[in-house]
Amino acid sequence: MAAIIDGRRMAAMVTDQVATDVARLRAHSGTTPGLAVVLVGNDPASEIYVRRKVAETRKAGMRSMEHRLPADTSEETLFALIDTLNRDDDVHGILVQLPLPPQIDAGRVLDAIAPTKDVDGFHPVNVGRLSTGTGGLVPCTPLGCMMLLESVVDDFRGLKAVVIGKSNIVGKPVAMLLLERECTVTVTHILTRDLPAIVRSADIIVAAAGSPRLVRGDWVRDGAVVIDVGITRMTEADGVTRLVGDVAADEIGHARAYTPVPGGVGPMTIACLLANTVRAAELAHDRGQMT
Ligand SMILES: Nc1nc2c(c(=O)[nH]1)N[C@@H](CN(C=O)c1ccc(C(=O)N[C@@H](CCC(=O)O)C(=O)O)cc1)CN2
Ligand SMILES: [Mg+2]
Repeated sequence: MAAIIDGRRMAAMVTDQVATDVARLRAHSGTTPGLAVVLVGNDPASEIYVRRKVAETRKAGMRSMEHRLPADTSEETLFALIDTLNRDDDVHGILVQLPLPPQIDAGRVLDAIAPTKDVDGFHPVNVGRLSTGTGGLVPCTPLGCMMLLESVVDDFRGLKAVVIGKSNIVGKPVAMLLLERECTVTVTHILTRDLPAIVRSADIIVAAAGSPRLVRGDWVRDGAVVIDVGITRMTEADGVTRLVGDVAADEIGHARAYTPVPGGVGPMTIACLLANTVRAAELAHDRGQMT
């Protein structure tokens, strides 16, 4: 039977470590890491994620500043807020919850966040750093995927990894991280020809296409490790709403290990956000010591 990789347990371990790091940073520098979370509009899922981010940030001993703006906020208003947060020394991390309302160009907004405070790792400077392997802040979900993989894979060198999905948030950065670990990486997407055959060649599968139950049992080779990033909310025939991943988990008993949905990658996203925030604060402190 395939082992289940428990994302909730791993996220709790990461969060505990963050709390320890926060206490140490405060003891030796007097700095309390601060995270500013910006929510524009009232998307119900975003409301839930932001509430959890604020609660977990505080639980780990960090400061959380919440900025809620109405759905009809202009780009100018949002830019002005980001400028203020960029200049505020008590703010070490800035996160703008996605998706943004249609009148706002998300790319321009993410570009406006200071790269040193970009705890989502979405700024082009951090994307460039990731692709050149030169540090920077790494996007939370891909970072979480790697931690989950590391719990079952000892040596990544030469393994074949197939990523399904080419988003800037998950597909592309997770491919870069796997490449950095010397995997042979193939990035595919929903229009890739012969997708099942390509996936069948993989030692590691990262499914991030947002397409429920796309990856079937016969796409997965014996002993593969499967990371399921997809979360789609589906109302089934019995009227009950369930979260469904990109992988038909009931068909992959022959895999070596897989992440469940829910309880796999999702919880790691927030844990890694906390880890990035304390890291941003440590780096800010170190820069202050150098000047
Ligand atoms: N600025 C950002 N916006 C968004 C990100 C992000 O990383 N940065 N990611 C997603 C949403 N997200 C965090 O923001 C997120 C998604 C899912 C989970 C999670 O824990 N999922 C649970 C299921 C929760 C449920 O019941 O709905 C799981 O998979 O077990 C956490 C955070 C888009 N926006
Ligand atoms: Mg200060």
